Amino acid sequence: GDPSPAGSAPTTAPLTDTKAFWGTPQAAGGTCCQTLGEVRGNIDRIDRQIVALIAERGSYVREAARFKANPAAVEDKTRVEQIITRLRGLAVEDKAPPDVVEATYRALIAAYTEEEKKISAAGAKP
Ligand SMILES: C=C(O[C@@H]1C=C(C(=O)O)C=C[C@H]1O)C(=O)O
Repeated sequence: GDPSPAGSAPTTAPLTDTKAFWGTPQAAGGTCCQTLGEVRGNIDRIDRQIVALIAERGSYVREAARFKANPAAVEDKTRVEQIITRLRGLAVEDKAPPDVVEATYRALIAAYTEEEKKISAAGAKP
């Protein structure tokens, strides 16, 4: 019968199995990738690592709360600017876009700092 009736999956190859339209592999030292599926598998692998690292970083931010006298002492703008300056330099070294790294970290740090303030409020009892 009709291999692709209306409302069913197409019989054309999924996007993930298609070959590149142009160019040669540029990732992993020129060894990847041959398919969009391979590209996405690697992105998913890296994202898993990033989430684990965000979680681990958070564990230390929460730890920092124990060294602050009260919630008002949690935010340290000087330290934040030091972090951003260092990370922009690392981004240049690694050929990552510095503005993306900065925006990502400003969002992360803002959220972490709010969490740390809550932990400080709960933990710093007289
Ligand atoms: C973790 C700390 O507390 C806050 C959170 C920071 C962060 O997420 O890196 C940096 C400075 C502070 O605003 C710290 O003081 O080191």
